[in-house]
Amino acid sequence: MPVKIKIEKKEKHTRARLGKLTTPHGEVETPIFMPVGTQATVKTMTPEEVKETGGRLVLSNTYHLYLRPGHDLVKEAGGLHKFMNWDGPILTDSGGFQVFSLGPLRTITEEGVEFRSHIDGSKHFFTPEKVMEIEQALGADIAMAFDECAPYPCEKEYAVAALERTTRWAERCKRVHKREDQALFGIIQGGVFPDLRERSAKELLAMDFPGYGIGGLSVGEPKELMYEVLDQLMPIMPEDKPRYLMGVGSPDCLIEGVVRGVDMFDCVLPTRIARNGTVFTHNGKLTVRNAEYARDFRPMDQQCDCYACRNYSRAYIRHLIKTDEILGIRLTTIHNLHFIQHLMQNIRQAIREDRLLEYREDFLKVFNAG
Ligand SMILES: NCc1cc(CSc2ccccc2)c2nc(N)[nH]c(=O)c2c1
Repeated sequence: MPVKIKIEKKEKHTRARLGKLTTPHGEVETPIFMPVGTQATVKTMTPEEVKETGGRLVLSNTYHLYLRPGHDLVKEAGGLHKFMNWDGPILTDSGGFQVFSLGPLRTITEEGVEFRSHIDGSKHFFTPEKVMEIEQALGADIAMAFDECAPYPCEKEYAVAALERTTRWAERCKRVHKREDQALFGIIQGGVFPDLRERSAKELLAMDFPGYGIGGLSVGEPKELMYEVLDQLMPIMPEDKPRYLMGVGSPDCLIEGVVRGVDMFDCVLPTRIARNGTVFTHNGKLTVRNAEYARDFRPMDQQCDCYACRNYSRAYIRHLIKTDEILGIRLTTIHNLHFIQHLMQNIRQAIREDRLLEYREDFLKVFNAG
């Protein structure tokens, strides 16, 4: 069993759990936030800098790496760990979300998805078998099954068809997945319909995957609706398997997800908004590129001890961003990754001390007031 979770402690007043996730490339603490490195890099960061911010498990993406540089090249380089010089655990998403997000550039059949590359318009065909070939060549510690993510909103019939196909494709993935040192996770779909979520979960639980992604959420639905779906879904999830809420999320969603029993999170938000000159602070978001910070010589967040906040002012970082100096978005990225990892560290401590609800209240009171 290459990947397993050991629950160290359950929080007394919520479904939150403190765990240790063991993988072939080391053990990580959960709940965990996984920085996204879509094209085999957490944008603008060296692996050492990702580690310095607290990152321990990074994500990459099958769709992107298949298109460029190609999974055969990555395999020839010795696999994704060697290629990107990351010695910790890696998870690859199956690309299910990407190819379905291509809209008119893709055609779905039972066999698989024909799509045109967003880069050069060339035609490609992803089947569950092809995606497993790619992910096994990349060699991540955790590989996600090829799924169909229903859009929000969508008719219930659409969500039924997508979850049924997701189940059939999960079986096809499992049948051809042979790599012993790689864990294959199933992905639960079902849109925002509690009965469909339960059905998708039960069908995938019957296949006994070592862990489960919860897909199809944070796709435009109101946050409260996502929380409701989790409230109904999480009680039927096995205690001894990791639960990974895919593509989530902002600080408030991370806390709310942990309260409901989620162990793993990923989101492009911290790194993406950093490149737009926006950072998380303990008083909410701050867009450091705004004119009001031109002569503000304080750090971005006066409560933060990250490299950027210890050494540079808002005025300097604004100057760098306004002049397209690459150091600017590197500093905002360092800060945002540090901020999120520090939040996860505080959440794990709050679970240890059975005070997660108090922590949620205190954090959101200040963060949302900002
Ligand atoms: N929160 C939306 C979301 C995000 C991702 C991940 S997108 C991603 C992953 C890694 C790197 C970059 C983007 C998803 N992936 C799959 N396979 N299925 C989903 O339903 C889904 C939903």
